[in-house]
Amino acid sequence: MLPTIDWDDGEVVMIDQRKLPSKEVYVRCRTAKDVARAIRTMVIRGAPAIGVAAAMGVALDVRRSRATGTTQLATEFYRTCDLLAATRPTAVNLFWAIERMKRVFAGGMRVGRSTAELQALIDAEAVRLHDEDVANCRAIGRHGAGVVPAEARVLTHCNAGALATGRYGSALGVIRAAVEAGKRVAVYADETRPFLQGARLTAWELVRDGIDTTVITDGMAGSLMRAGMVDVVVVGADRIAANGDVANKIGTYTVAVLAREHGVPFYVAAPLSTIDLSTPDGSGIPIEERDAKEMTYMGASQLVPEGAAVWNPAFDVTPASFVAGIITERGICRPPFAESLKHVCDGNQ
Ligand SMILES: CSC[C@H]1O[C@H](OP(=O)(O)O)[C@H](O)[C@@H]1O
Repeated sequence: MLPTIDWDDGEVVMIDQRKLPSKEVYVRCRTAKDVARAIRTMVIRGAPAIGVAAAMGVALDVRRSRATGTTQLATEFYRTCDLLAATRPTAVNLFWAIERMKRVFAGGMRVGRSTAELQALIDAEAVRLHDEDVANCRAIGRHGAGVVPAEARVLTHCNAGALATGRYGSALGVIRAAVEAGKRVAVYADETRPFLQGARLTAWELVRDGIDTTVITDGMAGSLMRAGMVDVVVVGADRIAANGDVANKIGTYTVAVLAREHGVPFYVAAPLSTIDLSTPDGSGIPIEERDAKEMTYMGASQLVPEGAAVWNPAFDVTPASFVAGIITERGICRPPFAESLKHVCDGNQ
């Protein structure tokens, strides 16, 4: 399976997700600044993937540092962390990954590690975080496959696949695991305006896997469910509040409301690094607003006339009451989420 992001010859290499599905081109990052630009411009996107990218960006700069002592290295290290933390506000995985790198660095400083030892510590932690994310996705898949009926039509929104994670995917990890378990799965992928992660990325991943995939416009999900054509919905997440409210790609809330209206179970698949117990409920989740040009233009084609206002929030919040279960690497959390999320996170944050 194609790596979303990897090390190559001391640089961080990532597939340019803006160019898929028509072109498979790679972006090479030599500095954390390059990685920050890649996250901000969505060369790489997806909550777990940007957490992995940030950790690798920190390691890049620490590796390249010419600091003559640990104090200077520390100054550079925290400046790099701040640079990466400023890229996108909603996916808590970004901040979780940076805080994890800070804990490792501070631990090394506390015991008097040398500059070279600190560099090795940070390097190793970035690799560990990446490998863990892939293992977590496979565990999410194993736990989640059980919510997929033996013959199922699964609707998903945006891209919560290998391209949004270290590899394998969260929501798409559930779909992959169900197929690997021998279930007959057909996927309906919301195209997911305006960035089209569903049409461009989810469909690209699943077609490569040979999984039956139909792309629909976001506006078609309701008619599909009303026609009884959807057995289960599985989506990813960018931040899950302590009460189980879920921030995910804009349009997810609409899908959740439609699913409730039509009696379709609505599941969220996400690693524990997406759960933010410090945010009590969805009202506290910062929602990124992106450049209007993502809506007003499709490539060079203008879609919206000058003079029309545009509102472009990249995420919305689905209340916990719409969610049948949150599939994590440690199992499926069921309502009441305030208890089940705390329990599943205990000892893990
Ligand atoms: C596996 S989390 C993927 C999550 O991230 C996406 O947002 P973006 O493409 O803007 O980074 C979307 O919300 C997906 O569900």
